[in-house]
This record gives sequence, C-alpha cells and structure tokens, in this order.
Amino acid sequence: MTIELVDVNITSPGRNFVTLKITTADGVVGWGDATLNGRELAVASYLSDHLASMLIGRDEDRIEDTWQYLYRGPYWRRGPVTMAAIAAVDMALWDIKAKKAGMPLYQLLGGASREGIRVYAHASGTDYAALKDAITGYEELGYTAVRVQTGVPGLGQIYGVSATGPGVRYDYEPAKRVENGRPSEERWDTRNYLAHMPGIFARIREDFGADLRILHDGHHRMSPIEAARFAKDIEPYDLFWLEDCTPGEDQSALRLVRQHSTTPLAIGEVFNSVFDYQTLITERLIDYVRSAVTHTGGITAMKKLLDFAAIYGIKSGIHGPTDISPVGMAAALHLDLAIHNFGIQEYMPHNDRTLEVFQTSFTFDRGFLHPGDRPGLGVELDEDAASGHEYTKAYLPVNRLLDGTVHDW
Ligand SMILES: O=C(O)[C@@H](O)[C@H](O)[C@H](O)CO
Ligand SMILES: [Mg+2]
Repeated sequence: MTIELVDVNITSPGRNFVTLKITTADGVVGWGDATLNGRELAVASYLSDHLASMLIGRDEDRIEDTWQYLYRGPYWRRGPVTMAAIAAVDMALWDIKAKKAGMPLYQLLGGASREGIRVYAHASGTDYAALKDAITGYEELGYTAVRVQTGVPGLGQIYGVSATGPGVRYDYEPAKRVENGRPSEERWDTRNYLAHMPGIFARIREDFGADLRILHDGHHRMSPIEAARFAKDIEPYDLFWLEDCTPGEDQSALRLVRQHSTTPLAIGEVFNSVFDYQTLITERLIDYVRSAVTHTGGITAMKKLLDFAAIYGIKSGIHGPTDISPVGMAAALHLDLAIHNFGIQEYMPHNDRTLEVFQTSFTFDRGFLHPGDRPGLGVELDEDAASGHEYTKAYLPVNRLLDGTVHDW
C-alpha cells in the first residue's frame, strides 16, 4: 500500500506539541511526535513544506528506506529541526506497521526484555526542606529513583526548581509563555552551586538511605575542570548519574571528568545523531545515552544508537520531560521494554489537558511504566480536542552569570 495523506497538527493543551499524522491508502493512521521545545513551527514547516510531498505515494512499509531517503536525500543533514522531522515520520511509520501487524510496537522490536520500565521523577525545592517533602511524596507513590534539583543561596529562580509547593502535583516545565516576544532570563553562579550541592546530596543520603537512586542535572553549566571537581566531590553520595555536566557540543570535555571521578555520567538530550556520541561511546566517556527519540531521528535511529552503546557497556536513559509529547513518550517506552541495555526512563507526567488531547495506553505502577498492549504505539491524538488549544509561543529562559554574561542554559 501507499501513503495517501500527511498532516501536521499543532496544539497547545498547556504547552505546545507538533504531531505528524500519516494516513495510508487503506485508512491506517500513524502518529509521530515532532515537538522541538521553543522552535515548534520550524519543524512543522519542515514537515509540511518539504517532506509531505516526498512521502505521498511511498510504500509505508519501507521504513529504513524512507529514513535514508529523508536523511541522505536532501544533502543537508542532522540538526534538531531536521532530525525531529525525520523522527516524526519514522514513529508514524512504525505505528502503522505495528497496527497492521496487530501488535504493540515493542513486539516488532524483539519483544519485552523486562516486566516494567523503571522511571525517575523530578523532585525539587527552593530549599532542602521543600526538596525533602518532594522526595518523600515520590517515595510514597512507589518511585525508586528521583532527579533532585534545589535552589542555591545567593541566586533567585534557577533551572529545575519547581515554583509549585509540596503537595501540588509536580508539573515543572521551564518553557515560559512569551509575552514581549523574548524569553525570560535567569541568573547563575557556578561557584555558589558547587559549594552548595554536595551538602544537599549528603542530607538526602542521610534522610533516605542507601537504596534511593539519586540523579542530578547540571544542565551544561560547568567547565570541564569544574565538572571534574564536582563529580569527584559527590562520589561519596553514590549518584545514579550526573547529567549534562559540561556543554553538549564538546565531547572531549568529558575525558577530563572521567579521569577524575567514578560518578556515572549521562548526556545527550540536545544531541540529534549517533555521530554526536561517537567519541563518548567508543572511549566509554559516558554511562547513559540521554537522547530523545523525538530529537534523534526516531525509533530506527535510536535502536541503532542504543545497540552501538550496548557494545561498550553503555545504557539508555531516554529523555522524557513534558516537551516530549505522549506520542514521543510511547516511542521511548516501547524501546525501553525491548532493548537489552535499558538503564532508566525519565518520567514527567503530562498534565490533564494534554492527556485529554492525547489518549494514551501506558500505565504507571509503583515506580514502573509499561507501554500497554494496544496495537502500534498505543497513543491516539483526538483532533477535535486538539483544535481547542491554539499555539502560544513559549521559550526556555536565557541564562546569564551575575555580571550579565550569557551562559549555557
Ligand atoms: O533533563 C531534563 O528533562 C531537562 O534538562 C529538560 O529537558 C530541559 O529542562 C528542557 O525542558
Ligand atoms: Mg536534562
């Protein structure tokens, strides 16, 4: 059969999502996530202005060939806009193939390698007391792993710290609706941060014991030598991982961190190709691959990337904040269930408005997710519900040092 219709849906049920819909000549519908936080319309244009006409009339079953056609065909390669567009096509074609087979996608990827997918939650607090409450709340829900972020003395609102207090469902997402056409700004100081954080990890270990998996996101803010010192300082607290300690472009920066510390390292949410990992994987400079399926060329590309990582003993830690739509999240869960070298999955539940627009079949039970057994990815977009939420510009903040210098965000 052939691809008959290619539609791009933009909706904003609390935040912006771009979703690709591919319909075959015999009426099978596949969905793909094309959401690129803050640059949504660029991917939507890439899909509708450039890829749609290339897809119509193609055989929907030829997923690998379509991937290569879209990747190698246009001469220009890689980059988050291109790779998110290719990812959306790839997810939609896998959704169609699995629906036609009458199987949940993970069956086509080799079947389940585990019973459930261990996830980590986002816990934060402006001070330690609030952070402790947030962690306690997640433990009560059965979570076995939490990412912890906290306020730093001397700094105001900073990355990763929820504005909502304890008891309110944690729904932190730093992309803010834009009112004057520009993103908001935050201030940062790495010295204050480095002085403050080790004590926070010490208190968490004291209060929660040895079992809890503790993760932390450095958000690309440290220089190589700062990251090396930090990773070494926090070794006694046995982190599950330290994420994005140095800027994402600089693969060799992690050599220095590695030489000084055994704290496990994760990186990759801003990567979009296996080539961004070439040095990191072959030199074993990281422990977890953080790519999003949505931003790294889809299921076809992620499966190859994770198989490559497996040869070097490196595991998955697929990106899953709320700027990945439920379609992209489902793609991650099917991979997580099927691959051998699964590490952990990030899980930031979508808000109720998002879940009215995207009907999901994945389930959460005491710290573990399962993608469900509906044929395909298991997520359907309700186009009527989606049409009620108009696109609203939202950007991640810009980060500056205390003297005003623009810094990594
Ligand atoms: O690890 C994470 O989930 C974060 O780094 C988010 O991807 C980032 O704040 C953009 O939303
Ligand atoms: Mg991150």
